[in-house]
Amino acid sequence: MSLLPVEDALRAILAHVPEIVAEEVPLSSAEGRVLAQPLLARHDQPPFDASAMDGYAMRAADVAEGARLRIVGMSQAGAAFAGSIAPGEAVRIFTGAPVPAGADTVIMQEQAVREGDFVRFTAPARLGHSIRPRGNDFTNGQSLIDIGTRLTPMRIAVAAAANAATLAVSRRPRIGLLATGDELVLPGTPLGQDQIVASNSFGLGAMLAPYAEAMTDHGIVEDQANALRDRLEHAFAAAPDILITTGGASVGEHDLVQDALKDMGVTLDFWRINMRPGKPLMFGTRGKTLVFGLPGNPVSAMVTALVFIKPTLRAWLGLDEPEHWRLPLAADTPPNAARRHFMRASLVHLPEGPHLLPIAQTDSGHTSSLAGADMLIVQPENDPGQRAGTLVEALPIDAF
Ligand SMILES: Nc1nc2c(c(=O)[nH]1)N[C@H]1C(S)=C(S)[C@@H](COP(=O)(O)OP(=O)(O)OC[C@H]3O[C@@H](n4cnc5c(N)ncnc54)[C@H](O)[C@@H]3O)O[C@H]1N2
Ligand code: MOO
Repeated sequence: MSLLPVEDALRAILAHVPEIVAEEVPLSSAEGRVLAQPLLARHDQPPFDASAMDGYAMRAADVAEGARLRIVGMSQAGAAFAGSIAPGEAVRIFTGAPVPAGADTVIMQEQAVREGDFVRFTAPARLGHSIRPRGNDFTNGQSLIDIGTRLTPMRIAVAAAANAATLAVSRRPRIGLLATGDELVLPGTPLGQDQIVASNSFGLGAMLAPYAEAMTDHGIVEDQANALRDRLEHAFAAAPDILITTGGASVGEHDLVQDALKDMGVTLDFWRINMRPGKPLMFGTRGKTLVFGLPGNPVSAMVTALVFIKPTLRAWLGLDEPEHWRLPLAADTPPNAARRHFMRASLVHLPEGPHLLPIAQTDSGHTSSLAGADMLIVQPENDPGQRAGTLVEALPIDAF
């Protein structure tokens, strides 16, 4: 069986991502969600010509040298001056308050001298100064945030200012995780002979939870056909949108996941990708459920999730594929063989700017090297190796 190119595998997976479904959430729950409808302003902002300063509003033409203007009232935020000003008049005004009819300029109080019911100014009036015109920020019906934008605190502030109490966001998938392997025990368990601590579901759960409506960990199941089928049945019964298994993906007699998935009615799209780590990745569907069978090796599991599951989840929510960065190497990379290499790298901040420092470790079972990994350098198939300073493509590990 030949190895599928990475792009072909990704395209095959993305073809199964369903249409975006919108749901309304209150602003207080919108952080991190993705807009499913553009955010449109429902009013002009500011809704009236507003003062940008504490000071006095008047007609600029009245502010001649030595002139005194009569103060005829006050305009505060929330309590406007009801009338209109006539020539020779001014209104005491505060930041955010409506500029009274008849006034065309505000002068801040540091440039004004109050004399009883009069005010004179120590600086010339500049027509229109210190006034935020109605609709200067945004206008009724204006599109403020595009569909397919992730809602950050800044954007939630904009949505609130636009008078939206709820937002239409993309429905998130429910994700199930299942670890396979006779040797696996949960973290915190005293290790018996031949045992290995199960780490994959914890790393994957943390990586994928920000995209998920619910993340269900179905635990660990032994490499035994009936047990595997039972646990898969249980996992499918929870109606996940996406089910992810780890381990048992390779070719050994104990690698039973592929057969068990087929027995459970999963239609396999592909198995084995031209990449390292992560070659034995499998993908299929069962009804509407997308099923990923990740390799058990801890680095392979995290890398295949980053390269395939993260783009799937972004597409599910209506986001484009994650940006690949181009950054200079802080050290040489060795030549690559025929499989595309997703090389662990640290992001280091040199005086010339950020650089990628390749992590020499290439063993896909070497968990501790993940601790320093911020980026995955995407080293092309048969790349001859690159010198320090060369710009190379990389995927940020922790960006959404
Ligand atoms: N003859 C061949 N052998 C292997 C091939 C091959 O092409 N021919 N491919 C290798 C590659 S590449 C990979 S990657 C691994 C993937 O194997 P499996 O998916 O079957 O993984 P396991 O055998 O179940 O486990 C591998 C390794 O990872 C540890 N593991 C498993 N699950 C977890 C977990 N949840 N948390 C932490 N560690 C886990 C497991 O104990 C093993 O040490 O196959 C190669 N072999
Ligand atoms: O694909 Mo495996 O992850 O190289 O060890």
